Amino acid sequence: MISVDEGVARDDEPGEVAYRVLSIRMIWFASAVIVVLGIAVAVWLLAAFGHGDAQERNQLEAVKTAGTVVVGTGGAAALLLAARRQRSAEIALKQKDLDQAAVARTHALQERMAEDTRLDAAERRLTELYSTAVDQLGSERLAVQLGGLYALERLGQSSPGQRQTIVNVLCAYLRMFTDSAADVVENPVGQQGRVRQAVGEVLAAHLRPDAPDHRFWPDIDIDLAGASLLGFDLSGCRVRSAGFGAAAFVGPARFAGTTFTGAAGFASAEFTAVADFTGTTFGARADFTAATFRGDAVFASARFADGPEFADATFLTRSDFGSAGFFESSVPSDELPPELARQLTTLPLHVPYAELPASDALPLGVRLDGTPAVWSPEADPHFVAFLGPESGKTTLVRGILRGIVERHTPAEAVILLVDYRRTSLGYVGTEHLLAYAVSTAQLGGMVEDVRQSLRRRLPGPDVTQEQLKNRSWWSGPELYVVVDDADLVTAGGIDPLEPLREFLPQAKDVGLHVVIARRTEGASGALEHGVLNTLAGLRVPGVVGNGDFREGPLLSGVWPSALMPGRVTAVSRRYGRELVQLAWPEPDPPLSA
Ligand SMILES: Nc1ncnc2c1ncn2[C@@H]1O[C@H](COP(=O)(O)OP(=O)(O)OP(=O)(O)O)[C@@H](O)[C@H]1O
Repeated sequence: MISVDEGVARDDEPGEVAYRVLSIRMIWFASAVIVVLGIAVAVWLLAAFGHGDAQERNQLEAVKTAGTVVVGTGGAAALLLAARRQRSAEIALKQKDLDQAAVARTHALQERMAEDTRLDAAERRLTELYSTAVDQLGSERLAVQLGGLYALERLGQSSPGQRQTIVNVLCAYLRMFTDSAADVVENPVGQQGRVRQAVGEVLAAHLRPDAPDHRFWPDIDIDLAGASLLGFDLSGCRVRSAGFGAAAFVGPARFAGTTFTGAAGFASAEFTAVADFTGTTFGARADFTAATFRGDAVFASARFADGPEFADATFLTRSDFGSAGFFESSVPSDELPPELARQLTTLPLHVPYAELPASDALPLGVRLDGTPAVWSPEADPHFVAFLGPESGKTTLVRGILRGIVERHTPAEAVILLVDYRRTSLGYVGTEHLLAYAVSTAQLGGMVEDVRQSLRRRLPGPDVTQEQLKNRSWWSGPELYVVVDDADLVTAGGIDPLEPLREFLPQAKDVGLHVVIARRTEGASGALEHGVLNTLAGLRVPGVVGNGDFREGPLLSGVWPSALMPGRVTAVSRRYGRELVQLAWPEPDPPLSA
């Protein structure tokens, strides 16, 4: 008999199956037993019932019936065995399936472990590369710094998931430099300047949607709040949100055609030169609150999804850049931000000198609120003007001369006019004109005479406090030394005005006023020597007009910028810095008695 009772895989012992298999010998033996048994039965039947009487026939019938029952029972037993065999086969099949599933599970587990190991290795490699690159970026050697920068760039290019982190690192690097714009200008090509520029270029290169070789990194946020950015060019880029609050843009800031899909914050940012937002798309809030534009602020064709915020922004530059076309395609002109509209339209292009209201102080022009900008020599004895070529130096000087002559008699004020180019020859036709110098040879002698006179005005040891208070230990006119085109006066390398330097700090005591007008070009160098250096140290009032921003801050931190003729940033103790349109003395007849 076959037994498959144990042919079932047990759950607690997966894979272990126990079978009892019928041997061949046993099969032959069983067959022989059956044959012998058959012959024996046949012999016995013939012997027992072979005589043919009725009783034997009945007995034979009984034996046949019994035989049939036995055979039937045997058939049933065979059927049972077949069923059991079938069951065993099915169980074996199922076991095979289970075995295969277990193998597949093991394989998948192994694959997952291999994948995890691979990912771990890749992650470790990434972290190592990243840390090394960041270390390099912080190095003191330019080559190493640049190496670190480009390693980070490569990492970002190959690992999209790291891009925002890498941009954050680059932004953080740029934010480390919060030096003043002046310092940056001072040393623009220094190591840090070069690395900063390179960082800016790498950022821009990956933010331009049309960048070749899939170099564009989409959906990037940049945070450069407070950073000093040198010649920053993000034109044509597409970024999500951008934070430039209180950033200092040294040199042109280019955002032409840039798209900000998120908020763009430029609050309190300072643009030292042109701020080019031509065609820029601001997809969300654009905040320029309290920003200072020292160069042209160009927003032509810019698109603002949300109303731009320009409250307290200062436009120290040309105001005619977009009075009509400003925001032309998105914001109708009557929806210009009020502060901007006021600044753009308030300051007239021409201010007739004659229309300025009378005042004791000398009129210079008009301020943004329409009130006159003035210089009061009584309060601030000296005045300095830096203007570009053909932008109003002589006009300003003449306005000052006119102011002196119209307010004082020759007994009260006299003028030493230094005018090497003779542009104002014959302009002061009154007795106010003490001397007119057109060359260094002349000027040297005149300054020496002036110096002698001023020496006599210095308070001696016997001057009383009362005399000091009323300045009554000498009498005579105030002396105005007015110098047009001062750059020509010092061009020979010597400063003929040098002897007056010692009197500048005590000008009120000796009645001295020095007015210097010169070109912005080379002004920062000129400020390092002579009379100009002392005047700068005294923080005298004055104006800074048109000129290259690279000159740096000239007067109380004011930079030259792209300004129209006659438009200046005026500096005074009372108003600080402000945009002023200088007066235009037209007609401008010579001053006569
Ligand atoms: N206050 C002003 N308002 C408007 N325009 C002005 C004003 N002052 C000067 N300009 C314009 O600038 C031109 C040059 O003026 P001005 O001769 O005073 O300049 P400058 O700086 O002395 O020139 P230069 O470089 O030759 O010395 C004038 O012809 C006039 O068109």
